Amino acid sequence: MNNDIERVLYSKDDINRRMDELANQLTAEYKDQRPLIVSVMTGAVLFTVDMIKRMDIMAKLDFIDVSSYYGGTSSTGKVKLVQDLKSDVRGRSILIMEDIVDTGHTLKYLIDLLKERGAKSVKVCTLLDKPEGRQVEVKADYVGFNVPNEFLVGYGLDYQGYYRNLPYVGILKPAVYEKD
Ligand SMILES: O=P(O)(O)OC[C@H]1O[C@H](OP(=O)(O)OP(=O)(O)O)[C@H](O)[C@@H]1O
Ligand code: HPA
Repeated sequence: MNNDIERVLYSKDDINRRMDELANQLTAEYKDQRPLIVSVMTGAVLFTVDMIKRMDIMAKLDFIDVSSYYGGTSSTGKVKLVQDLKSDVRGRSILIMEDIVDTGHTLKYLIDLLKERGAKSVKVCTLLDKPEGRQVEVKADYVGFNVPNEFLVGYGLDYQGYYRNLPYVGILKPAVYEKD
């Protein structure tokens, strides 16, 4: 295990098992809808790639890059659109793929944006949900795991750009960010 990790919350096997279950649910829901899957860069890319391979549906994939943490462990609350989608979302069923919903600022920004642009429906699948972190009211439709109010890394989640490639989700030792 990486030395900066205090405790592993979800192992690679835990994540794989939960993704099998979620993908079955999503396959049933989206069988006849040809959704546009919107993956939120950068954190959700690992989860998205592993999920779509498990989903037996016709779907398109696009990416949007938004950022609000700018290197620290707390949200600025200001969501910046770094790179937009290539697709027109008007009239489409959208499935947002996220790695984590924490304060909710990112998700609220995205849902509002996609609805404003005329999406037919917007639903959300997130690997992790941190309900105690919430600052704005927003809900994910499909949740892998509810997590405690700790700063997590791994499986896409980062601290200052690092740890995304850990194959598990773990709690980052506070000593790592307290010194910054
Ligand atoms: O609910 P919130 O408090 O808004 O946090 C959730 C968002 O924060 C992280 O993204 P970040 O802005 O760090 O960008 P990244 O995906 O490139 O790491 C994460 O990937 C989510 O998109
Ligand atoms: O706990 C977290 N870890 C990494 N990135 C995050 N973005 C929101 N919450 C988190």
